[in-house]
Amino acid sequence: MENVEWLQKGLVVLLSIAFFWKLIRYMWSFLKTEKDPVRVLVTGAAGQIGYAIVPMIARGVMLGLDQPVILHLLDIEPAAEALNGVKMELIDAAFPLLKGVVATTDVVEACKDVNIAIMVGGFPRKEGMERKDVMSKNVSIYKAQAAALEQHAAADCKVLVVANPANTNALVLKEFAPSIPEKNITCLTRLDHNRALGQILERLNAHVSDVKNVIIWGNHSSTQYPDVNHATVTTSSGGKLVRELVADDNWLNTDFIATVQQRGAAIIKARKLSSALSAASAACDHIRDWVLGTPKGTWVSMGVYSDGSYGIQPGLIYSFPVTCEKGQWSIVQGLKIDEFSRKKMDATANELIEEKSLAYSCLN
Ligand SMILES: NC(=O)C1=CN([C@@H]2O[C@H](COP(=O)(O)OP(=O)(O)OC[C@H]3O[C@@H](n4cnc5c(N)ncnc54)[C@H](O)[C@@H]3O)[C@@H](O)[C@H]2O)C=CC1
Ligand SMILES: O=C([O-])CC(=O)C(=O)O
Repeated sequence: MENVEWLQKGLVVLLSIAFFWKLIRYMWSFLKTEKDPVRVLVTGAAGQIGYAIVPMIARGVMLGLDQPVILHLLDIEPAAEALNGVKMELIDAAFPLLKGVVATTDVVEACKDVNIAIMVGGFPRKEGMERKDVMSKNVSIYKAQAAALEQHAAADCKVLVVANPANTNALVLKEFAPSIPEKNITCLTRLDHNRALGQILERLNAHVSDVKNVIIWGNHSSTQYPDVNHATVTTSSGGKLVRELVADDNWLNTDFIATVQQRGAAIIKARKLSSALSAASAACDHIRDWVLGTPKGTWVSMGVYSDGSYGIQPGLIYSFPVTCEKGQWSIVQGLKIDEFSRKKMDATANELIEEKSLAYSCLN
């Protein structure tokens, strides 16, 4: 009998401790003024995009002006000294939101507990090369880094693959990190989306805040399909379709598409280096919208795991129009697809199917 009473008393004490502990934590969450830092991994951090993106992240461009960050920077041994130089500059910039920098050539140390992984590291395309020319070098990198992320990153880590061939690198990463949910692995086509917006803005002399809902379908390659059929412009007399305002179907169906598809190559030709500034900015846009949400009525383009929407083979990483809410993306459904679009969407899907088998042959 006495034993039962002692047990009851012990249980009451334990429950009271648990209750007060929860209460203190709850009150603390209101009292503390600063959020916990988010750990952001940037691979290839000593490279061009790395150098452009780390100050953006440290300034709050990616996660917001109230979100402290700890940067994890990874590069390979030959770039170790340059990587250390980037770390020194980050310290010298005294960014208020930057709570720490881990600069390393050890992939395990780099991936430890990261919440967001921006995978930029890889072998870049040079002038005259197609993105698939860099395939074999990059798929083996992504196979190895998948394992490190799977074992050491935070369980809910969101992954953005930037390095080319971006869709197929993301697919390789997904295949070799089976415990990371497929919804958490994406690739960057936001740069192409922003390029399409840029072309429309130039043509209409409009402001970026007035044009929305262009779409990039498919591969981040010269077969991608930039689609303006659902895009609108806010004018003084209400919302209008981009196609109506441009009033030049020939331009929209030919030069516009080719310019967006070939923009990466044009920048490489001009700079002799890839489009680091705009890629870094687009990667920040991609993560910001994924984490913080897309504005109501607006979608963006993201390379995501196909669930068969719009007749695209399930299991490819394909760029779709998506909306984001509470850290989750969803493919925009029900858009009308005309015959012209259908052909282009299938052509870029077919290239991804070919890339997938090429990637697997490189891995054997
Ligand atoms: N998806 C997109 O919209 C875009 C993709 N890209 C791609 O992004 C990638 C990076 O471009 P850049 O920064 O201009 O190239 P970069 O050559 O300046 O930098 C690449 C960095 O990756 C490092 N690296 C190589 N192997 C690595 C490994 N195993 N682990 C970690 N780091 C490694 C290199 O040492 C180098 O510092 C390229 O693949 C490029 O084609 C570039 C622009 C746009
Ligand atoms: O073309 C490249 O290699 C770089 C790239 O992906 C782009 O600028 O879109």
